[in-house]
Amino acid sequence: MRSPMLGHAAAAVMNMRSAEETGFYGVDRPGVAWDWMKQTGQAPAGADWVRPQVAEAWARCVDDHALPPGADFAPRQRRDDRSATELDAWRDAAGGVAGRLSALVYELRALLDETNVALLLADPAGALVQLLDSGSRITAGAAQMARIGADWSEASLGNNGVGTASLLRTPIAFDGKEHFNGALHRFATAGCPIIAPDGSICAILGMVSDRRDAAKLALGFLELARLLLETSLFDHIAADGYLLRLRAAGDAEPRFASEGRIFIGADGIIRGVDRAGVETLRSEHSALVGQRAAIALGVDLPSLVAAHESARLLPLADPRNRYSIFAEAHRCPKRESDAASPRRAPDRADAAPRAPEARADWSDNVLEAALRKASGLQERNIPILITGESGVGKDHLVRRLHASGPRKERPLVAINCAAIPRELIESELFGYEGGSFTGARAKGKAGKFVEADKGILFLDEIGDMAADLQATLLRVLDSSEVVPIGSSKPIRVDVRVVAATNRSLQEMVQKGTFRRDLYYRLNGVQLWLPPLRERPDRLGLLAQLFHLEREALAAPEELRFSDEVWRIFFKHPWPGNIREARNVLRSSIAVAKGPLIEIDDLPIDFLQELDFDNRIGADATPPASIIDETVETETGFDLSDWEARAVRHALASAKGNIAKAARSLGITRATLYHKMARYGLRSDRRIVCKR
Ligand SMILES: Nc1ncnc2c1ncn2[C@@H]1O[C@H](COP(=O)(O)OP(=O)(O)OP(=O)(O)O)[C@@H](O)[C@H]1O
Repeated sequence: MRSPMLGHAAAAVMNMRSAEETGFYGVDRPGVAWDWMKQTGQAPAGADWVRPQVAEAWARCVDDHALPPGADFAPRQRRDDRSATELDAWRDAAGGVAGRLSALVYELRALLDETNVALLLADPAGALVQLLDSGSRITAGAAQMARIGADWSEASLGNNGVGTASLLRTPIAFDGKEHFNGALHRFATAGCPIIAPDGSICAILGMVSDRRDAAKLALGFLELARLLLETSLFDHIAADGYLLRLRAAGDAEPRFASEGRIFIGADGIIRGVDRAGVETLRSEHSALVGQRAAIALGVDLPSLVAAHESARLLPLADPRNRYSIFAEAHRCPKRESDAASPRRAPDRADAAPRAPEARADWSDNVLEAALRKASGLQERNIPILITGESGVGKDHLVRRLHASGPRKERPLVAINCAAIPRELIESELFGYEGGSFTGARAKGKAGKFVEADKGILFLDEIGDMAADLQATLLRVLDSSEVVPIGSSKPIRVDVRVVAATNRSLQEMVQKGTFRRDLYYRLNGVQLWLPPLRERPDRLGLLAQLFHLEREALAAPEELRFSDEVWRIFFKHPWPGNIREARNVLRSSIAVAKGPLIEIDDLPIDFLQELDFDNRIGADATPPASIIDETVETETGFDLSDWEARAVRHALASAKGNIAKAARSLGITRATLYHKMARYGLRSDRRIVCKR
């Protein structure tokens, strides 16, 4: 039943009078306006129930984009082949910028760990090219929006930070119910166009927060991020020419974040101007970029050389004397990498989804960064918690950590908290005295803590540890003493603990299923390993893994994947991450008939998964109302968890055969049973989705 107040408020909106007139400030005004729009099919106009930008955007959604008012709807999902071509076109047009942006955004994501926001990168028209979300997984349950190639334009998804920023070419943000599309009401979205040094919009940087009132905060972050990205793009072009750093008359020092920069090539042509430069000159990119500096700014090459050599400020002037600005001139030498190849190579392997070169010297940046971060911590006995989806390499990281750390001569003892039966875990961890319980060995057994003395104890799948054991574990960690079952004598141990999980311990703490004190005890520092689909260097990593597998199988060196396969690899979401990738690569190499591996040579379950993916995402036309939950019920596709999806898919491919499914996932049967229990999956050879 509607409350009298809301009823009154709605009536007030119906009359389209302002909140000031009606005196109703306490209600959720965008919410009431949205409900009114739902009832009437019209966008509210002429009232201040929503901000003017929102009212204008809603009017565009109804009048220009013909979107259904008051509905939840999914974005247009471009067909795979089409979006692949478009994304290629964007990458090609943006050249090195695309790969560079993608890598920079990836680095920015690290600043946002544990903050429940997702970062998006879209092409200038609003098609999603990168989504970094896994730390927070806030777009879980919104798979159609999260797909690469999803159309976030206003015409497809209704007003949202990314699409509206793309349309209006300006930064903008919306809180929950300010979105026209009901499917976005649980988010705040923000977007900021990224301007290349030549003045073109090269991408839209977006943010989605699950705090629906976070629009302003998100916009603030994006503005700063944009500054960093644009500065980096500018730095990238500034080679083989002169950089002018602008100073307004009277400024002794360049102003932070607004000094203004111009880059002039060795041929005297202006190649780029940053945003602050355009503002300082009160001009436009189109009037400057591509022009001769001598004409547009009144500085020729000899004057640039002289200013650089004498370190004197150079007065700028245009023929109409509109401004009087000074500049420091700096010589920017040619880069060696540019000299080597006439067309600059992409910055990262993924600048275009084409076959990358497998190189023996390729290093996994993510792994190396995690190792660097962890090595100092080990010395100082700071506990490390490694998080990330299944198959991202948590176990691999621990082994590398051990092999390169100060305890490498001492044991690394791993225990999988999910795989050991609940009643045995205590004896496994702490050991027991001979004959202390039925089935115990007469001589007793040293527990893992004692085995790991002076070494490292790796507690894998720590999120699956039972609550009472969590308390015992905490006690041991605090006291560094274990008491074997059946004994009263504590044993002192010196172990470094590294824990790993693919569950969100933070969320579990909030729900009360994981002890807060233990979480703090284990989480001295958290290392999050990103899923493969979010890594900008994923093609390079796949090429490297291919190299490793090819060597392991002693396959011919000339073996290659076709470009088409690489394109699929680039777009595939890799729900099983590196583990899945290694399996796919290994099987493909094993069955390869000639030197070129084509799509048909890929493993059958991978192809089935692709087909499944394409069926989910291939709707080219905007569905009137596709709510993600509907998709889940109709298809059995769990949108909330990639891991659940991988498990379900493996079970389906193996027709419920546990051993086969576990083999295809590269995990033990015990772990698979555990994962099935977690996701509510049954093993009766009928794959039933949870919920
Ligand atoms: N950087 C890497 N280079 C080469 N192989 C890797 C790398 N990272 C992971 N792998 C391989 O991928 C597979 C899965 O890795 P791993 O078992 O470490 O993942 P995980 O995150 O611990 O998974 P789970 O949560 O399911 O236990 C292993 O075969 C591992 O050797």
